[in-house]
Amino acid sequence: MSASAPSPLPVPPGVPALAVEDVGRSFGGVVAVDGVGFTLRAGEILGVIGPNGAGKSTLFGLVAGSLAPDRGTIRIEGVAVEREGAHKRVGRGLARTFQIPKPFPEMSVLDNVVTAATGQSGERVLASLLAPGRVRREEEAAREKAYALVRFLALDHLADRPAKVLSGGQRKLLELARALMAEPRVLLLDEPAAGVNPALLDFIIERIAEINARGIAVLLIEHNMDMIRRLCPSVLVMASGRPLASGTPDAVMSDPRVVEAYLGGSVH
Ligand SMILES: Nc1ncnc2c1ncn2[C@@H]1O[C@H](COP(=O)(O)OP(=O)(O)OP(=O)(O)O)[C@@H](O)[C@H]1O
Repeated sequence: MSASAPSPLPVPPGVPALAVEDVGRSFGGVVAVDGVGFTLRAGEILGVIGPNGAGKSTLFGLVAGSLAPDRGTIRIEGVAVEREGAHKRVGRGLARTFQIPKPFPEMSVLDNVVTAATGQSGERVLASLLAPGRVRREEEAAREKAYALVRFLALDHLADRPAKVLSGGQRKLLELARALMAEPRVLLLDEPAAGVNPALLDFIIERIAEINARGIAVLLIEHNMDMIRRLCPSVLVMASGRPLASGTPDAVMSDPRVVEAYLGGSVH
């Protein structure tokens, strides 16, 4: 285990890191998520798979807080958060990556990671006027932490380069570093394998395993079954917004209902 990997705070015994119960969300007449639930404990990793349009991204948005559920509960370490916004949930220990990372292109790789923690709020500007020493020390600590993460994700040779020079796979690594800056105890990963070349894919899989091994609960939405098989002891299969099956990747992929869903029997 690398010394620079993040260490989560302990979760109270018996309380799941993330508990989702019977969530639902429609868009006009389209029922995107309908009665989905699962529990994720500290140190667990759960894959969510399903054909296009199954409702995976919507479920992800509901958990991350970018979408509000029509029904159901979402608890982070026992606290109901379904009415809270995404920012508040980050403060409760939840972080996410995006399917299509959008770093600040002209900003350096390192600064992209640093700003994931600090932002540029007016409150901060005021603090830097009132307590410049403290703010400077905090910023130095943030830069050190960001650099350790950049090294953990093998981007240190690019730390000072603008983010626009990164390849698609390197952007995924930067995205992961930005999410880890918040020291999450629950990490939501939205298709981390998409657009990543096979060599880098191995490295991303290794790093996700290492992050998870430190006790960070991971929810992984992914179409890449190689990544799912290598990382997830258990997966939830969604189809037409509903939970269709759960179990080991091999077990669910040989389930005739899942095969049918992927062949287009029950989803578009
Ligand atoms: N903002 C929206 N407005 C209207 N319909 C939406 C919206 N978001 C999702 N949907 C619909 O909800 C359903 C589920 O979509 P969602 O994107 O969650 O599926 P998905 O499993 O993530 O698909 P993919 O694997 O292609 O990303 C689809 O029928 C989709 O068209």
